[in-house]
Amino acid sequence: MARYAQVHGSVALITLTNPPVNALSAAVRHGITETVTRALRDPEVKSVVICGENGVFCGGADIREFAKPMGGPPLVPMIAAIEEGDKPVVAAIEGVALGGGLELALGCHYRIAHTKALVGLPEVTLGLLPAAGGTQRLPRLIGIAPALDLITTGRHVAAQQALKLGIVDQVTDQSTVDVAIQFAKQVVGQPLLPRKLSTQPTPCPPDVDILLEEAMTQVKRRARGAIAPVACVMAVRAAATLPYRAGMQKEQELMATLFRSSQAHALQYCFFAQRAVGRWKLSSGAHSGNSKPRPVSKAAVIGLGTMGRGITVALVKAGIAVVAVETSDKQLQMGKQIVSEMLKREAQKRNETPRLDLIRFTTSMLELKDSDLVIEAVFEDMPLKKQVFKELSSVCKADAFLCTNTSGLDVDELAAVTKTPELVVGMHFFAPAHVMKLLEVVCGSRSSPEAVATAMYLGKRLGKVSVAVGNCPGFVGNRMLRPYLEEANFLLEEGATPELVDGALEEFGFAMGVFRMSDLSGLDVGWRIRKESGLTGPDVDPSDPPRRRQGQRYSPLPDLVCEQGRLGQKNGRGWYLYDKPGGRVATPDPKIHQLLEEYRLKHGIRPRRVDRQEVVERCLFALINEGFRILDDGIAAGPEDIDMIYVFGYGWPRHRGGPMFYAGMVGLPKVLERLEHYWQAHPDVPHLEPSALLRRLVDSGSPPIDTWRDFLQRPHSQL
Ligand SMILES: CCCCCCCCCCCCCC(=O)CC(=O)SCCNC(=O)CCNC(=O)[C@H](O)C(C)(C)COP(=O)(O)OP(=O)(O)OC[C@H]1O[C@@H](n2cnc3c(N)ncnc32)[C@H](O)[C@@H]1OP(=O)(O)O
Ligand SMILES: NC(=O)C1=CN([C@@H]2O[C@H](COP(=O)(O)OP(=O)(O)OC[C@H]3O[C@@H](n4cnc5c(N)ncnc54)[C@H](O)[C@@H]3O)[C@@H](O)[C@H]2O)C=CC1
Repeated sequence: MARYAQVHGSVALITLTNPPVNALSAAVRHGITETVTRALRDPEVKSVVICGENGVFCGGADIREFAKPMGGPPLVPMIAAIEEGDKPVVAAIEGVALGGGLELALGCHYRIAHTKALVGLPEVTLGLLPAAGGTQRLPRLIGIAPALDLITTGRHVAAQQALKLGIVDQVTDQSTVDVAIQFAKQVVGQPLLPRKLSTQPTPCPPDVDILLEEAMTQVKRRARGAIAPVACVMAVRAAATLPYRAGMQKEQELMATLFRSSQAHALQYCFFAQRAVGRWKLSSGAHSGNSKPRPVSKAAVIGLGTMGRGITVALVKAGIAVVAVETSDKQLQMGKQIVSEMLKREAQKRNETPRLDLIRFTTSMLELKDSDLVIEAVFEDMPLKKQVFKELSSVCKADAFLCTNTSGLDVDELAAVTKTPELVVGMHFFAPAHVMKLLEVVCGSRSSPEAVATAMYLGKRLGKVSVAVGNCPGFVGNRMLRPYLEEANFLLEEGATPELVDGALEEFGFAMGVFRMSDLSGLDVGWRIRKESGLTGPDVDPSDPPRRRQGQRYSPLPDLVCEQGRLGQKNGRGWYLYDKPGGRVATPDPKIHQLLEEYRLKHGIRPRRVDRQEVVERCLFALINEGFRILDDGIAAGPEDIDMIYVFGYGWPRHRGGPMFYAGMVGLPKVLERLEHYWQAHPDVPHLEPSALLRRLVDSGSPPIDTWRDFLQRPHSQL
């Protein structure tokens, strides 16, 4: 689908028409091939402009086609035909020119962009590389270093920066197509060869080898096991060292490997899953398509601790006025100072003025009377939260949404103390709340569709990936975290060290292993929760053996670590030793090794060799197993929801698609077999017992992940 028109007598205007982003589907490629041939053959046509319909040039190859057999004209010869032609072709870029879209534009002889346009080669984020000549033409146009940056990160570049880099020839705030048409008329007769990027040498600095080596080292460090960024560097190296044709050959070879890789499948799954989770649906029949959010122009945040500060900053950055409430002047002043510093830093990054004027700091709840939406972020303590919600219910206007940032408490119990339980939802942010992309929107049993829609939409305004989840202890993310943490502790009991467990998880692709992550969050957080649940401290049932609680295996190791005053990074000592309190440089601590040895001796445990595979299987399969239970319980709508929660909230490596996708990649029968194996070895660990859904899926021949919803029982869906 490409429309053809002859304008101003001598200019052929080709318009890509494939809404919403004019992706280069087989039909579009066919349309381009046909219309370009027509324009080049028509003696009346002296030059050509290519643009996209509805203010979008082109969002690249049609990603949905990657899962199907390739049909239609291939991109590489299609773009070569444009470049090789003897008539100037101008790309008129509005909206975006991404991936294959930018590669198409690079095959044109000139590029004009609207001031608001974005260009980029994001293929690496899909586990691929720009294989329609992008890795060979872009370095020839802008040089090795900037091309490496754009191709290995996939970042989008705004028009003005694209102009500075030399990607586009002109930027306009007028009608881009009109400007391009005028431009196309003017360049008729000018020499075309220098504009044909494939014929040009790649400008290389004298130290290009060192530059490429350094880029490779840096990319490998950042990639956490992802292969596409490494292949991108190899392709750019080919542009620097080989003639164009040989470089193209290398580009195709690398692409063939990536294209078939499980990482590419995982990353493409994530692309669509990220968009799919926005289309939420409740068991009542309400869904994103039939439930309207209400506008939020004035919000309030209760509690300016770790979370409240970040939430306030996120709201202000989105231009929303905030009333920020603390208990005492001292707490308020401290919160105010930290929020102000955070806002200043954020504004500095964007070269903007910090919008401190949008915040009103107060200790009086009475100032909340005209807030549209309140987010409570006080201590994780049910009686305190109930008291706060009661007060909110009496001071706020009758239609104000009352939200809680609890990390796992019962949203219905909080709703029950208010006069408007239908306006209560959970908005579970992740620390640091102004940075982390995930928001779990917890739907209580009485939350109205409007309340859910408003929280989901507010999350989107704040730049978050919002996922609707049901109400149960820990919701989705933290509920799945529990077996993961417990298995890690059991592995320490059995013979592992924190660095062995973390090493295996980091090799898997997590930014941080479980013990380093716990040190970062603060070990006292979990300790307090365990005390409150009677798992440690004075409320422990005295008849429980030391390593059993409430009828199941329990490891008191984390409690012992806390009892020694080791609270994590904050005081410089946790599972690791840190360079200083608050420091980030972790080193293994012989005192922890000694503690583990004494512990094993005391409890008569003969340490055994734990290997990395066991770490990954025990920790991750236990977490995945809980994910299956969550699906069957109706706490998450589908596997994509769980996967996006883990990718955006818990550092799960995106190139492994999320835990549920990963289970499918490993093979459900294998996951089931390993869980059965470990459960047999540890029958006192209920989370290792394979879930009913996993068994059903395996019994049904392990169907693909997009059909799992058909196998859910959900007698009591919480959504
Ligand atoms: C077996 C061996 C064979 C080996 C050899 C194989 C050789 C193959 C050679 C092929 C060479 C091709 C190389 C190439 O050029 C590859 C590419 O171009 S990959 C695609 C690169 N492009 C992107 O990554 C852009 C993706 N899109 C976006 O970032 C955003 O959508 C965009 C900024 C464009 C717009 O954002 P926004 O306005 O927020 O809208 P949404 O994101 O919600 O999107 C709306 C809607 O559109 C769908 N969509 C977007 N882009 C694409 C796309 N490129 N293909 C298909 N569909 C797309 C998106 O999913 C949304 O629909 P939903 O239904 O909501 O999901
Ligand atoms: N810290 C984290 O990583 C995460 C925490 N959460 C949840 O967010 C909530 C807050 O946690 P943090 O910010 O870590 O706690 P925090 O201890 O850092 O801060 C809590 C703040 O609430 C204030 N506060 C207490 N009672 C108040 C009241 N009646 N009115 C106004 N302010 C009051 C306190 O003075 C304190 O500043 C908890 O429910 C927690 O479970 C959720 C996600 C992540």
